[in-house]
Amino acid sequence: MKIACFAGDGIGPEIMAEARRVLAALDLPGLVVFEGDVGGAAYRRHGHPLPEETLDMARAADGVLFGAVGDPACDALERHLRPEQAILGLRSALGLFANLRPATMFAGLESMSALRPEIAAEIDLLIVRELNGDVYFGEKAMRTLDDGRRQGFDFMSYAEDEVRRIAHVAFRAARGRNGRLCSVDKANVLETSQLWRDVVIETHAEYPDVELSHMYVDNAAMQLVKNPGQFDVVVTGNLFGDILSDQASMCVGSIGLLASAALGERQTQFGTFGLYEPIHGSAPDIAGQGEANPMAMILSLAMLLRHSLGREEDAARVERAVSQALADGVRGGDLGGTAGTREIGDAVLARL
Ligand SMILES: NC(=O)C1=CN([C@@H]2O[C@H](COP(=O)(O)OP(=O)(O)OC[C@H]3O[C@@H](n4cnc5c(N)ncnc54)[C@H](O)[C@@H]3O)[C@@H](O)[C@H]2O)C=CC1
Ligand SMILES: CC(C)CC(=O)C(=O)O
Ligand SMILES: [Mg+2]
Repeated sequence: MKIACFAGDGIGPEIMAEARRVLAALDLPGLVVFEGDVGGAAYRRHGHPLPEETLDMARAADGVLFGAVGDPACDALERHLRPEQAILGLRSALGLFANLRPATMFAGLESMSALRPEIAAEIDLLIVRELNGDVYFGEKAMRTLDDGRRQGFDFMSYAEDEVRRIAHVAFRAARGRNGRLCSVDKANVLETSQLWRDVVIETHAEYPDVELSHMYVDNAAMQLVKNPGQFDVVVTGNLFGDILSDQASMCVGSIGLLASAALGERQTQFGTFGLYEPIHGSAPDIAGQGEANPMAMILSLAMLLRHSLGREEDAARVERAVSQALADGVRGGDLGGTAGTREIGDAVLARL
Protein backbone atom coordinates (compact mmCIF):
# COMPACT_ATOMS: atom_id res chain seq x y z
CA MET A 1 0.00 0.00 0.00
CA LYS A 2 1.42 3.36 -1.02
CA ILE A 3 0.21 6.79 0.10
CA ALA A 4 1.65 10.02 -1.27
CA CYS A 5 1.42 12.97 1.15
CA PHE A 6 1.51 16.51 -0.19
CA ALA A 7 1.24 18.97 2.71
CA GLY A 8 1.49 22.20 0.68
CA ASP A 9 1.23 25.72 2.07
CA GLY A 10 -0.09 27.68 5.03
CA ILE A 11 -1.81 25.38 7.53
CA GLY A 12 -1.26 22.40 5.18
CA PRO A 13 1.88 21.09 6.98
CA GLU A 14 0.31 21.62 10.44
CA ILE A 15 -2.86 19.65 9.73
CA MET A 16 -1.00 17.03 7.67
CA ALA A 17 1.25 16.32 10.68
CA GLU A 18 -1.84 15.36 12.72
CA ALA A 19 -3.26 13.14 9.98
CA ARG A 20 0.14 11.45 9.70
CA ARG A 21 0.14 10.75 13.46
CA VAL A 22 -3.29 9.12 13.14
CA LEU A 23 -2.09 7.10 10.15
CA ALA A 24 1.00 5.97 12.08
CA ALA A 25 -1.16 4.91 15.03
CA LEU A 26 -3.19 2.63 12.75
CA ASP A 27 0.02 0.73 12.02
CA LEU A 28 -1.16 -0.57 8.64
CA PRO A 29 0.82 -3.61 7.46
CA GLY A 30 3.01 -2.97 4.43
CA LEU A 31 2.23 0.73 4.22
CA VAL A 32 4.76 2.98 2.49
CA VAL A 33 4.37 6.77 2.72
CA PHE A 34 5.97 9.21 0.28
CA GLU A 35 6.21 12.99 0.70
CA GLY A 36 6.13 15.44 -2.19
CA ASP A 37 6.25 19.19 -2.74
CA VAL A 38 3.24 21.13 -4.03
CA GLY A 39 2.12 24.74 -4.18
CA GLY A 40 4.16 27.76 -3.13
CA ALA A 41 6.61 25.49 -1.30
CA ALA A 42 7.24 23.57 -4.54
CA TYR A 43 7.53 26.77 -6.57
CA ARG A 44 10.28 28.05 -4.28
CA ARG A 45 12.19 24.76 -4.38
CA HIS A 46 11.61 23.63 -7.98
CA GLY A 47 10.33 26.71 -9.84
CA HIS A 48 6.91 25.08 -10.39
CA PRO A 49 3.89 24.50 -8.10
CA LEU A 50 3.42 20.95 -9.42
CA PRO A 51 6.84 19.45 -10.23
CA GLU A 52 6.97 16.41 -12.49
CA GLU A 53 8.38 14.25 -9.66
CA THR A 54 5.35 15.10 -7.48
CA LEU A 55 2.99 14.08 -10.26
CA ASP A 56 4.94 10.83 -10.76
CA MET A 57 4.74 10.14 -7.03
CA ALA A 58 0.97 10.62 -7.12
CA ARG A 59 0.65 8.28 -10.11
CA ALA A 60 2.67 5.59 -8.34
CA ALA A 61 0.52 5.74 -5.17
CA ASP A 62 -2.77 4.01 -4.27
CA GLY A 63 -4.03 7.28 -2.80
CA VAL A 64 -2.91 10.86 -2.25
CA LEU A 65 -3.36 12.81 0.96
CA PHE A 66 -3.33 16.53 0.18
CA GLY A 67 -3.16 19.43 2.69
CA ALA A 68 -3.80 22.76 0.99
CA VAL A 69 -2.12 25.18 -1.39
CA GLY A 70 -2.19 28.97 -1.61
CA ASP A 71 0.37 31.54 -0.59
CA PRO A 72 -0.22 35.31 -0.66
CA ALA A 73 3.50 35.78 -1.42
CA CYS A 74 2.82 34.13 -4.81
CA ASP A 75 -0.12 36.38 -5.78
CA ALA A 76 1.98 38.39 -8.22
CA LEU A 77 3.14 35.33 -10.17
CA GLU A 78 1.70 34.50 -13.57
CA ARG A 79 -1.40 32.34 -13.13
CA HIS A 80 0.22 29.09 -14.33
CA LEU A 81 2.87 29.38 -11.59
CA ARG A 82 0.51 30.11 -8.72
CA PRO A 83 0.19 27.50 -5.94
CA GLU A 84 -3.48 26.77 -6.72
CA GLN A 85 -2.42 25.35 -10.09
CA ALA A 86 -0.99 22.38 -8.19
CA ILE A 87 -4.37 21.12 -7.05
CA LEU A 88 -6.08 21.93 -10.34
CA GLY A 89 -3.22 20.20 -12.18
CA LEU A 90 -3.42 17.08 -10.01
CA ARG A 91 -7.19 16.79 -10.40
CA SER A 92 -6.90 17.13 -14.15
CA ALA A 93 -3.75 15.05 -14.79
CA LEU A 94 -5.03 12.22 -12.59
CA GLY A 95 -8.53 12.26 -14.12
CA LEU A 96 -10.16 12.89 -10.74
CA PHE A 97 -13.54 14.10 -11.97
CA ALA A 98 -15.79 13.14 -9.04
CA ASN A 99 -15.51 15.14 -5.84
CA LEU A 100 -17.40 13.73 -2.86
CA ARG A 101 -17.98 16.29 -0.14
CA PRO A 102 -20.06 14.89 2.72
CA ALA A 103 -21.61 17.25 5.30
CA THR A 104 -23.15 15.54 8.31
CA MET A 105 -24.03 17.04 11.67
CA PHE A 106 -21.86 15.80 14.52
CA ALA A 107 -23.66 14.99 17.77
CA GLY A 108 -23.22 17.82 20.26
CA LEU A 109 -22.23 20.40 17.66
CA GLU A 110 -25.73 21.62 16.74
CA SER A 111 -25.33 24.86 18.68
CA MET A 112 -22.17 25.71 16.68
CA SER A 113 -24.03 25.67 13.38
CA ALA A 114 -24.77 28.96 11.67
CA LEU A 115 -28.36 27.61 11.57
CA ARG A 116 -30.85 27.07 14.36
CA PRO A 117 -29.86 23.85 16.22
CA GLU A 118 -33.09 21.99 15.38
CA ILE A 119 -32.56 22.73 11.68
CA ALA A 120 -28.84 21.89 11.85
CA ALA A 121 -29.59 18.54 13.50
CA GLU A 122 -31.17 17.36 10.22
CA ILE A 123 -28.03 17.76 8.08
CA ASP A 124 -26.82 14.58 6.42
CA LEU A 125 -25.96 15.30 2.84
CA LEU A 126 -23.38 14.52 0.20
CA ILE A 127 -22.35 17.04 -2.41
CA VAL A 128 -21.11 15.35 -5.58
CA ARG A 129 -19.17 18.05 -7.40
CA GLU A 130 -17.84 17.65 -10.94
CA LEU A 131 -14.12 18.38 -10.73
CA ASN A 132 -12.52 18.33 -14.17
CA GLY A 133 -14.62 20.76 -16.16
CA ASP A 134 -16.62 23.99 -16.03
CA VAL A 135 -15.24 27.50 -15.93
CA TYR A 136 -12.16 26.42 -13.91
CA PHE A 137 -10.73 24.52 -16.87
CA GLY A 138 -12.08 26.56 -19.79
CA GLU A 139 -9.98 28.89 -21.89
CA LYS A 140 -9.04 32.10 -20.10
CA ALA A 141 -7.95 35.46 -21.38
CA MET A 142 -7.33 38.99 -20.29
CA ARG A 143 -7.41 41.68 -22.97
CA THR A 144 -7.31 45.45 -23.11
CA LEU A 145 -10.12 47.16 -24.97
CA ASP A 146 -9.58 50.12 -27.31
CA ASP A 147 -10.61 52.53 -24.56
CA GLY A 148 -8.02 51.05 -22.17
CA ARG A 149 -10.42 49.03 -20.00
CA ARG A 150 -9.29 45.49 -19.22
CA GLN A 151 -11.65 42.62 -19.93
CA GLY A 152 -11.29 39.09 -18.52
CA PHE A 153 -12.73 35.88 -20.00
CA ASP A 154 -13.30 32.45 -18.49
CA PHE A 155 -14.97 30.04 -20.85
CA MET A 156 -17.59 27.84 -19.16
CA SER A 157 -18.22 24.54 -20.87
CA TYR A 158 -19.46 21.02 -20.26
CA ALA A 159 -19.56 18.18 -22.76
CA GLU A 160 -22.26 15.50 -22.53
CA ASP A 161 -19.89 12.74 -21.49
CA GLU A 162 -18.47 14.88 -18.69
CA VAL A 163 -21.96 15.39 -17.28
CA ARG A 164 -22.98 11.76 -17.80
CA ARG A 165 -20.07 10.27 -15.87
CA ILE A 166 -20.63 12.49 -12.83
CA ALA A 167 -24.38 11.85 -13.01
CA HIS A 168 -23.70 8.10 -12.79
CA VAL A 169 -21.51 8.65 -9.71
CA ALA A 170 -24.25 10.73 -8.09
CA PHE A 171 -27.10 8.30 -8.90
CA ARG A 172 -25.04 5.41 -7.51
CA ALA A 173 -24.27 7.43 -4.37
CA ALA A 174 -27.98 8.24 -3.89
CA ARG A 175 -28.85 4.58 -4.36
CA GLY A 176 -26.40 3.72 -1.56
CA ARG A 177 -27.88 6.38 0.75
CA ASN A 178 -31.50 7.57 1.04
CA GLY A 179 -32.38 7.34 -2.66
CA ARG A 180 -32.82 11.06 -3.35
CA LEU A 181 -30.77 13.11 -5.81
CA CYS A 182 -31.07 16.86 -6.32
CA SER A 183 -29.31 18.21 -9.40
CA VAL A 184 -28.29 21.85 -9.00
CA ASP A 185 -27.79 24.07 -12.03
CA LYS A 186 -28.68 27.43 -13.54
CA ALA A 187 -30.60 26.07 -16.52
CA ASN A 188 -32.79 29.17 -16.70
CA VAL A 189 -29.75 31.17 -17.86
CA LEU A 190 -26.79 28.96 -18.86
CA GLU A 191 -26.44 26.61 -21.86
CA THR A 192 -24.00 24.46 -19.89
CA SER A 193 -26.72 24.03 -17.27
CA GLN A 194 -29.39 23.19 -19.86
CA LEU A 195 -27.14 20.43 -21.17
CA TRP A 196 -26.43 19.37 -17.58
CA ARG A 197 -30.14 19.05 -16.84
CA ASP A 198 -30.91 17.19 -20.10
CA VAL A 199 -28.13 14.64 -19.48
CA VAL A 200 -29.07 14.12 -15.81
CA ILE A 201 -32.68 13.45 -16.87
CA GLU A 202 -31.51 10.97 -19.56
CA THR A 203 -29.24 9.19 -17.07
CA HIS A 204 -32.09 8.94 -14.59
CA ALA A 205 -33.70 6.31 -16.86
CA GLU A 206 -31.05 3.84 -15.58
CA TYR A 207 -31.87 4.61 -11.93
CA PRO A 208 -35.69 4.52 -11.65
CA ASP A 209 -35.39 3.71 -7.94
CA VAL A 210 -33.74 7.10 -7.26
CA GLU A 211 -35.99 10.14 -6.81
CA LEU A 212 -34.60 12.99 -8.94
CA SER A 213 -35.28 16.70 -8.44
CA HIS A 214 -33.76 19.84 -9.96
CA MET A 215 -32.99 23.15 -8.33
CA TYR A 216 -31.48 26.41 -9.53
CA VAL A 217 -28.26 27.19 -7.69
CA ASP A 218 -29.47 30.46 -6.19
CA ASN A 219 -32.46 28.69 -4.68
CA ALA A 220 -30.22 25.81 -3.57
CA ALA A 221 -28.00 28.26 -1.64
CA MET A 222 -31.11 29.54 0.11
CA GLN A 223 -32.63 26.08 0.72
CA LEU A 224 -29.33 24.84 2.19
CA VAL A 225 -29.76 27.38 4.97
CA LYS A 226 -33.55 27.20 5.28
CA ASN A 227 -34.06 23.45 5.22
CA PRO A 228 -30.82 21.43 4.71
CA GLY A 229 -32.57 18.26 5.89
CA GLN A 230 -34.36 18.05 2.51
CA PHE A 231 -31.06 17.14 0.77
CA ASP A 232 -29.64 13.65 0.48
CA VAL A 233 -27.26 13.75 -2.50
CA VAL A 234 -26.66 16.97 -4.43
CA VAL A 235 -24.93 16.79 -7.81
CA THR A 236 -23.59 19.93 -9.39
CA GLY A 237 -20.83 21.49 -11.48
CA ASN A 238 -17.35 22.51 -10.42
CA LEU A 239 -18.03 26.17 -9.57
CA PHE A 240 -21.41 25.73 -7.90
CA GLY A 241 -20.15 22.72 -5.92
CA ASP A 242 -17.13 24.65 -4.68
CA ILE A 243 -19.31 27.45 -3.33
CA LEU A 244 -22.15 25.31 -1.94
CA SER A 245 -19.75 23.04 -0.06
CA ASP A 246 -18.09 25.94 1.79
CA GLN A 247 -21.59 27.11 2.67
CA ALA A 248 -22.57 23.62 3.85
CA SER A 249 -19.54 23.59 6.14
CA MET A 250 -20.88 26.48 8.19
CA CYS A 251 -24.24 24.74 8.45
CA VAL A 252 -22.36 21.90 10.15
CA GLY A 253 -20.31 24.27 12.32
CA SER A 254 -16.95 24.94 10.65
CA ILE A 255 -14.99 24.61 7.45
CA GLY A 256 -12.38 22.85 9.60
CA LEU A 257 -14.64 19.78 9.69
CA LEU A 258 -15.37 19.00 6.03
CA ALA A 259 -13.35 16.34 4.23
CA SER A 260 -13.39 15.38 0.57
CA ALA A 261 -12.47 12.65 -1.87
CA ALA A 262 -11.57 13.26 -5.51
CA LEU A 263 -12.05 10.06 -7.48
CA GLY A 264 -11.63 8.94 -11.06
CA GLU A 265 -11.90 5.63 -12.84
CA ARG A 266 -8.52 4.09 -12.05
CA GLN A 267 -8.72 1.05 -9.82
CA THR A 268 -5.83 -0.04 -7.65
CA GLN A 269 -5.23 -3.38 -5.97
CA PHE A 270 -7.20 -2.16 -2.95
CA GLY A 271 -9.90 0.16 -4.28
CA THR A 272 -10.33 3.32 -6.34
CA PHE A 273 -7.37 5.65 -6.74
CA GLY A 274 -8.14 9.07 -5.28
CA LEU A 275 -6.91 12.31 -3.78
CA TYR A 276 -8.19 13.31 -0.36
CA GLU A 277 -8.15 16.79 1.10
CA PRO A 278 -10.05 19.08 3.44
CA ILE A 279 -12.43 21.35 1.53
CA HIS A 280 -10.74 24.45 2.95
CA GLY A 281 -7.65 26.23 1.72
CA SER A 282 -4.28 27.16 3.22
CA ALA A 283 -5.82 29.69 5.68
CA PRO A 284 -2.89 32.14 5.61
CA ASP A 285 -4.58 34.22 8.32
CA ILE A 286 -3.93 31.52 10.94
CA ALA A 287 -0.97 29.66 9.40
CA GLY A 288 2.01 28.89 11.61
CA GLN A 289 0.11 29.55 14.83
CA GLY A 290 -0.90 25.98 15.68
CA GLU A 291 -4.56 27.04 15.66
CA ALA A 292 -5.97 25.21 12.64
CA ASN A 293 -8.52 22.48 13.16
CA PRO A 294 -6.99 19.26 11.71
CA MET A 295 -10.28 17.32 11.82
CA ALA A 296 -11.14 17.85 8.13
CA MET A 297 -7.67 16.55 7.24
CA ILE A 298 -8.02 13.55 9.56
CA LEU A 299 -11.49 12.81 8.14
CA SER A 300 -9.98 13.02 4.64
CA LEU A 301 -7.55 10.30 5.71
CA ALA A 302 -10.57 8.23 6.74
CA MET A 303 -12.02 8.67 3.23
CA LEU A 304 -8.69 7.54 1.75
CA LEU A 305 -8.71 4.43 3.93
CA ARG A 306 -12.26 3.63 2.78
CA HIS A 307 -12.11 4.37 -0.95
CA SER A 308 -8.48 3.80 -1.95
CA LEU A 309 -7.22 1.23 0.54
CA GLY A 310 -10.41 -0.78 1.09
CA ARG A 311 -9.98 -0.46 4.87
CA GLU A 312 -13.55 0.32 5.95
CA GLU A 313 -12.98 -0.70 9.57
CA ASP A 314 -10.01 1.63 9.99
CA ALA A 315 -11.91 4.44 8.27
CA ALA A 316 -14.87 4.01 10.63
CA ARG A 317 -12.49 3.85 13.58
CA VAL A 318 -10.92 7.21 12.66
CA GLU A 319 -14.37 8.77 12.09
CA ARG A 320 -15.59 7.51 15.46
CA ALA A 321 -12.53 8.97 17.19
CA VAL A 322 -13.22 12.40 15.65
CA SER A 323 -16.95 12.24 16.50
CA GLN A 324 -16.14 11.18 20.05
CA ALA A 325 -13.65 14.02 20.52
CA LEU A 326 -16.32 16.49 19.39
CA ALA A 327 -18.96 14.86 21.58
CA ASP A 328 -16.55 15.19 24.52
CA GLY A 329 -16.31 18.94 23.92
CA VAL A 330 -12.93 19.15 22.15
CA ARG A 331 -13.17 22.44 20.23
CA GLY A 332 -10.70 24.41 18.14
CA GLY A 333 -10.93 28.17 17.78
CA ASP A 334 -13.09 27.69 14.68
CA LEU A 335 -15.72 26.12 16.98
CA GLY A 336 -15.46 28.69 19.76
CA GLY A 337 -12.96 26.66 21.79
CA THR A 338 -9.30 26.92 22.72
CA ALA A 339 -7.81 23.59 21.60
CA GLY A 340 -4.88 23.97 19.21
CA THR A 341 -3.97 21.78 16.24
CA ARG A 342 -1.74 19.44 18.24
CA GLU A 343 -4.19 19.19 21.14
CA ILE A 344 -7.01 18.23 18.76
CA GLY A 345 -4.71 15.63 17.20
CA ASP A 346 -3.93 14.28 20.68
CA ALA A 347 -7.66 14.12 21.51
CA VAL A 348 -8.40 12.12 18.35
CA LEU A 349 -5.45 9.78 18.94
CA ALA A 350 -6.57 9.16 22.52
CA ARG A 351 -9.96 7.99 21.24
CA LEU A 352 -8.69 5.90 18.34
N1 LIG B 1 -7.70 22.86 -2.19
C1 LIG B 1 -6.95 23.90 -1.85
O1 LIG B 1 -5.76 23.76 -1.68
C2 LIG B 1 -7.60 25.23 -1.69
C3 LIG B 1 -6.80 26.34 -1.66
N2 LIG B 1 -7.36 27.57 -1.45
C4 LIG B 1 -6.41 28.69 -1.35
O2 LIG B 1 -6.16 28.96 0.03
C5 LIG B 1 -5.84 30.32 0.21
C6 LIG B 1 -6.73 30.96 1.28
O3 LIG B 1 -8.06 31.00 0.78
P1 LIG B 1 -9.31 31.48 1.61
O4 LIG B 1 -10.27 32.02 0.65
O5 LIG B 1 -8.87 32.34 2.75
O6 LIG B 1 -9.98 30.13 2.16
P2 LIG B 1 -9.56 29.19 3.37
O7 LIG B 1 -10.45 28.02 3.30
O8 LIG B 1 -8.10 28.94 3.36
O9 LIG B 1 -9.90 30.03 4.68
C7 LIG B 1 -11.16 30.64 4.88
C8 LIG B 1 -11.36 30.95 6.36
O10 LIG B 1 -11.55 29.73 7.07
C9 LIG B 1 -10.57 29.56 8.07
N3 LIG B 1 -10.15 28.15 8.07
C10 LIG B 1 -9.90 27.38 6.99
N4 LIG B 1 -9.52 26.17 7.36
C11 LIG B 1 -9.52 26.15 8.70
C12 LIG B 1 -9.20 25.16 9.67
N5 LIG B 1 -8.80 23.93 9.35
N6 LIG B 1 -9.30 25.49 10.98
C13 LIG B 1 -9.71 26.71 11.34
N7 LIG B 1 -10.03 27.69 10.46
C14 LIG B 1 -9.92 27.41 9.16
C15 LIG B 1 -9.42 30.48 7.67
O11 LIG B 1 -8.67 30.86 8.80
C16 LIG B 1 -10.15 31.62 7.00
O12 LIG B 1 -10.59 32.56 7.96
C17 LIG B 1 -5.97 30.97 -1.17
O13 LIG B 1 -4.71 31.03 -1.75
C18 LIG B 1 -6.88 29.99 -1.92
O14 LIG B 1 -6.71 30.07 -3.30
C19 LIG B 1 -8.69 27.73 -1.20
C20 LIG B 1 -9.52 26.64 -1.22
C21 LIG B 1 -9.05 25.31 -1.52
C1 LIG C 1 -8.11 26.40 -4.89
C2 LIG C 1 -9.28 26.20 -5.77
C3 LIG C 1 -8.75 25.91 -7.11
C4 LIG C 1 -10.21 25.07 -5.44
C5 LIG C 1 -11.16 25.18 -4.30
O1 LIG C 1 -11.47 26.19 -3.71
C6 LIG C 1 -11.77 23.92 -3.92
O2 LIG C 1 -11.60 22.92 -4.59
O3 LIG C 1 -12.49 23.90 -2.91
MG1 LIG D 1 -13.21 25.75 -2.37
